[in-house]
Amino acid sequence: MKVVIVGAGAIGLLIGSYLSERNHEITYITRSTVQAEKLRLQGITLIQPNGEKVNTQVQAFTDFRLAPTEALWIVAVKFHQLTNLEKELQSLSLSTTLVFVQNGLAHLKWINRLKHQDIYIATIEHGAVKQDATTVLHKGVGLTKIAPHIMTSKAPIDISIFQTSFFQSEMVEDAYTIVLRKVVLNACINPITAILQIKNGELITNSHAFHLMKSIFEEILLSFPEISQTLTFEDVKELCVKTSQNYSSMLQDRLNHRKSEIESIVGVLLQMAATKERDLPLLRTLYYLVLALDEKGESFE
Ligand SMILES: NC(=O)C1=CN([C@@H]2O[C@H](COP(=O)(O)OP(=O)(O)OC[C@H]3O[C@@H](n4cnc5c(N)ncnc54)[C@H](OP(=O)(O)O)[C@@H]3O)[C@@H](O)[C@H]2O)C=CC1
Ligand SMILES: CC(C)(CO)C(=O)C(=O)O
Repeated sequence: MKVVIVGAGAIGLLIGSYLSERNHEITYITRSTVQAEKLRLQGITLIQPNGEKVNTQVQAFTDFRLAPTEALWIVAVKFHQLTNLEKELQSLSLSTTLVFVQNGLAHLKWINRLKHQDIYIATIEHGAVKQDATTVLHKGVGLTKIAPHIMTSKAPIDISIFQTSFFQSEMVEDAYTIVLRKVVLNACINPITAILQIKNGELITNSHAFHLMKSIFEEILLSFPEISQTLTFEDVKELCVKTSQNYSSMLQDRLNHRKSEIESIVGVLLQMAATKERDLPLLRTLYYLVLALDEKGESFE
């Protein structure tokens, strides 16, 4: 099957490497011509959790028009980078199936501006770090959940394409439920790791970081009790353990002087709590700390 991945960052490279194990033809849309050229020449190098290196040949372009439209398109950019892609995504045939993999909640509303017949949402519980333009380190194995957000063509995507050695996936019914679960996981993990500059595993081994993470979880649950149906604190701990060697995507943004996803992860949760006249003071403090770090950052796109 032909698969196009928009965004050759940590997650885009990880997904492309694993999908190609099943002989899918992978094409990347990158922002820079330099990265596209490197990907075409060198392919992707994936360093698996067992240390094994796997190289995959791929196509890569900066121009959407050079990629196949009769393909599954996976959009693997950050939420705030979607705006720049709106025109190109709108220009794709309405029968092109799209999959969005962003953390946070903001993309659910944004996606509604697209008119495509089939749009899926995926939540990814892997840890991945982009080492250079063509190399990705797989830093923690988790489950990928995929759910239809808009499905009108009656031809669901074949989930087996997302099942490979270290990349297991399951199809679920409700996109909002999985995205809400994932946003709470990220709200517990990402801001603390970004502020303290620690790996996910240190949220368990550092007693004070652990206490803070647990308090954040309990605070969120007080305002959103429905979350307890899909997420327990044991799940939060388990994700920290499974991705213990990973630098959260928010910490990677900080280390690379990139804008963080604090608005689409924590900002949206704070707004949702406000509509119920609830406040999340601990989480709000972390929100302002990450915003302050963002403002201090040297360069943003
Ligand atoms: N990393 C992780 O462990 C995890 C990340 N996630 C989520 O996955 C999503 C992607 O994150 P991640 O891969 O880490 O982020 P990265 O910043 O590593 O990757 C984003 C990529 O998108 C590219 N991009 C941005 N704008 C465009 C554009 N207009 N056209 C083409 N490419 C573009 C960037 O290019 P350039 O390099 O040129 O800026 C970059 O390569 C985020 O929502 C994140 O929260 C979810 C689970 C785990
Ligand atoms: C799964 C996890 C927590 C991996 O670090 C992540 O989603 C992120 O870093 O954004």
